[in-house]
Amino acid sequence: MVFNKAHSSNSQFLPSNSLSISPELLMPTPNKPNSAVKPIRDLAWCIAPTLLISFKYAWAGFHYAFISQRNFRIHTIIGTLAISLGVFLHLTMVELSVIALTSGLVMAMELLNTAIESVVDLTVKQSYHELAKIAKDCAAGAVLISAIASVLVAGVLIIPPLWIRLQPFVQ
Ligand SMILES: Nc1ncnc2c1ncn2[C@@H]1O[C@H](COP(=O)(O)OP(=O)(O)OP(=O)(O)O)[C@@H](O)[C@H]1O
Repeated sequence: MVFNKAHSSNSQFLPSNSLSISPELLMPTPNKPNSAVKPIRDLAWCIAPTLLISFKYAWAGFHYAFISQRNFRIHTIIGTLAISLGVFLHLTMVELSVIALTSGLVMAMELLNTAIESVVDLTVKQSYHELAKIAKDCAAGAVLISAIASVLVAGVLIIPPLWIRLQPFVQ
């Protein structure tokens, strides 16, 4: 029997050439765990039981990054300033949304960078490893790229109206 890919939410975990697998094989049962689909993360030390507790853990991550990562504090302050300046300059909703999106992207990248650094440190401890270096350097590179893009976007949207506002003071 050919199984229709569109009928299974689990099909995203399968390679494209596996459309002829019967649906029974995709359904994990207690006696026959499916290696592709794991309903229970049995390696997790703790799983948030409710949405509210998930938010609590997410906030704890944000709080940890804010108090421990200087770069994260800088990105948060610059993002807040850019949005405030945009509101002050009466930018359009779309322009403000773009600034908010790019600022949020940088902060999210910084959080991921912190997460990757922690996992690398957990894995290799204080020993040197070339793969640890690659992981940390690439994570830092992702933050840098998003920060450059964010500065360009904010500059393009904020500098022209800011320049017009400053004209009376510079003449
Ligand atoms: N275990 C390791 N093995 C090899 N190189 C490492 C290792 N730990 C750190 N490094 C190198 O040192 C650099 C700095 O590491 P660190 O953990 O301080 O990250 P960071 O980029 O300074 O963090 P932040 O984003 O907080 O500024 C890494 O980018 C990497 O090149």
